[in-house]
Amino acid sequence: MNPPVALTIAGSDSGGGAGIQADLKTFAALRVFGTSAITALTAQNTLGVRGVHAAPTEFVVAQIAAVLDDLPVAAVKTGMLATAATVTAVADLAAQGRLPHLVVDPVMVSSSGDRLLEPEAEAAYRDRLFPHASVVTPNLREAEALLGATIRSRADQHEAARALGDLGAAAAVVKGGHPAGDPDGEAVDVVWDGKETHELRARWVDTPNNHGTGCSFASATAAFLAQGDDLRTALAGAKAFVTKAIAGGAAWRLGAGHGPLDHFAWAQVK
Ligand SMILES: Nc1ncnc2c1ncn2[C@@H]1O[C@H](COP(=O)(O)OP(=O)(O)O)[C@@H](O)[C@H]1O
Ligand SMILES: Cc1ncc(COP(=O)(O)OP(=O)(O)O)c(N)n1
Repeated sequence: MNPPVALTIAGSDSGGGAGIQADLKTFAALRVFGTSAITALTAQNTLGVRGVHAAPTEFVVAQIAAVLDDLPVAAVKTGMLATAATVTAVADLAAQGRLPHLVVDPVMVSSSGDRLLEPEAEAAYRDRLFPHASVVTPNLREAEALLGATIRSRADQHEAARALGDLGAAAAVVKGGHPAGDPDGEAVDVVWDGKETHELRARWVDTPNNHGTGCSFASATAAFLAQGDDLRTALAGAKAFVTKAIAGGAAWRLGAGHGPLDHFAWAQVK
């Protein structure tokens, strides 16, 4: 029997920890056939981003169309889209109904503090892409930028998830992985499911190796949706997946900065 197919529209991380590389490893670990449209090349390692080379928007669209015209894509994840023109082009495809089960991770800044999105693209996310998303998955900092709000407490995190829903996304997750763990020793994400909020909780893993956590969470969500799970089940599965991947890579010392996750820890424990 054929595996389900997922598409990631994202940037390349030469260091292998985040972006397309994290997404394809996540898809493979979850037994989903991964396809990709690369929006930008980054010269990047565990210490930071040295350069970004965005692909022309027409060529991003050409990659997406080549995949969609031939393969039965069941779910789509977007990561680093880099420019306002690419955000808008992806939104146009979504408006045409071509991007099923669309998971939008609005990547803006890397954990090393480097910008991965043109500032003017933030409005395009809000106004054009979010209304077509099955779920949007900003981290705390991205949610603050998109909403023009400050998130200081768990109550603020719940309010932010609701407010993202008001922007038109069917559901929203405000991830709580940065900058520090929960006082209860848990990593807490807040989900707005279109009706109410609830929390995804997992144990906090004390490790410097947190590069690619957001990419892996969003692509795992897309993988579970591609397998036919409903959104609530897919998000719970993605939370379990990313927690195992972080724990699995916690003892690794790959690079001198924020190291990668072990995406295949999932397969080892199952
Ligand atoms: N050290 C950690 N231990 C456990 N879970 C974590 C840790 N860091 C991040 N997470 C989880 O990883 C997922 C990605 O969140 P986050 O790191 O905030 O995203 P991003 O990479 O976009 O900043 C969330 O489910 C978050 O709670
Ligand atoms: C090419 C590329 N895409 C995305 C990111 C950011 O990765 P993410 O998992 O959202 O966050 P951090 O792990 O960097 O906090 C990236 N660095 N490069």
